[in-house]
Amino acid sequence: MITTKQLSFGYKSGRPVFSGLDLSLPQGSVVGLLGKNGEGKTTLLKNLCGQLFSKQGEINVLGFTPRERKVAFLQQVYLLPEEIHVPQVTIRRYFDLCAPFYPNYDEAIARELIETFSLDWNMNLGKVSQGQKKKALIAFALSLRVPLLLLDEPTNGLDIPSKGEFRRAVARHLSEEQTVIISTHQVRDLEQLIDRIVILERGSIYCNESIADLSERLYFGLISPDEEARALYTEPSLGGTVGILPLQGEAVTDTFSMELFFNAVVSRGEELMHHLHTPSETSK
Ligand SMILES: Nc1ncnc2c1ncn2[C@@H]1O[C@H](COP(=O)(O)OP(=O)(O)OP(=O)(O)O)[C@@H](O)[C@H]1O
Repeated sequence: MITTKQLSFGYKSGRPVFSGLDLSLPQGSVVGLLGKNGEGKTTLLKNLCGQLFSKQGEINVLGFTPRERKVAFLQQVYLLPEEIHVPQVTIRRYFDLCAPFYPNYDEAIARELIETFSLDWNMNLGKVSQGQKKKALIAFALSLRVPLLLLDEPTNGLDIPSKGEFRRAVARHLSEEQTVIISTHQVRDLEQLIDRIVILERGSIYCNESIADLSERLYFGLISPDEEARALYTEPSLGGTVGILPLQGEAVTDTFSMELFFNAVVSRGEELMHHLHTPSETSK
């Protein structure tokens, strides 16, 4: 559904952001795209929807080459940018102008979300707060029901109740065929939503794992002193040492922590990846 092969991209003024990036994502997943500042998350999202492109490497998204920007492709993809620039029109006018381009747009979902987010159709998009703008565009994005939704830091600027509403809205309105890629630093906001984690590091895909696989192979949480020696990663916390242990035949409980996993990848990535990519005793 999404594949990139040996994709390279750099802005004219700088060093390459990616070189030889290979990525493969299945349809129907909710992907958390993580990476340190400046690793290229936004740049990747823009390459996937054809807003940026390079001639080096291949990208296939929904059977299309994004840089050709065919109408049939653009109707199936929506990118919610981190920084939103909108015209000085009412929310109603914005939806009426833009929604007809997307064949699966659902007005009932739009109405429900505008109400959920405590917005009013008559509000002027140019004059509402950043958070309200974001909520209006989240409502727009979810009501389009496009096969591929790209959300760049969607919870930035949302207040705490709105973050909860956002999670519930995504869970409620996403169909099984839709794929969502969410770029974020707000790992706790999205933990219960994602089923796959992709980490960008030094211009390539460092990790592309399903949460189900990670939960089967790793325990996340408090680590007792006698477990520390076999831990793949530990860090201090107020409640004691937390970390990641390999699971070896123990009953699987869903303890996955995106924050611990990301911290572990950043500081002890080689060891963790080695463990994940070495067949376990039981599967040998
Ligand atoms: N328009 C641009 N022109 C030149 N360089 C750019 C441009 N946009 C981004 N970059 C550079 O490309 C690299 C990747 O930027 P990008 O915004 O994709 O990273 P990011 O992972 O989304 O970062 P953040 O987490 O801070 O939002 C950075 O080094 C950035 O400085």
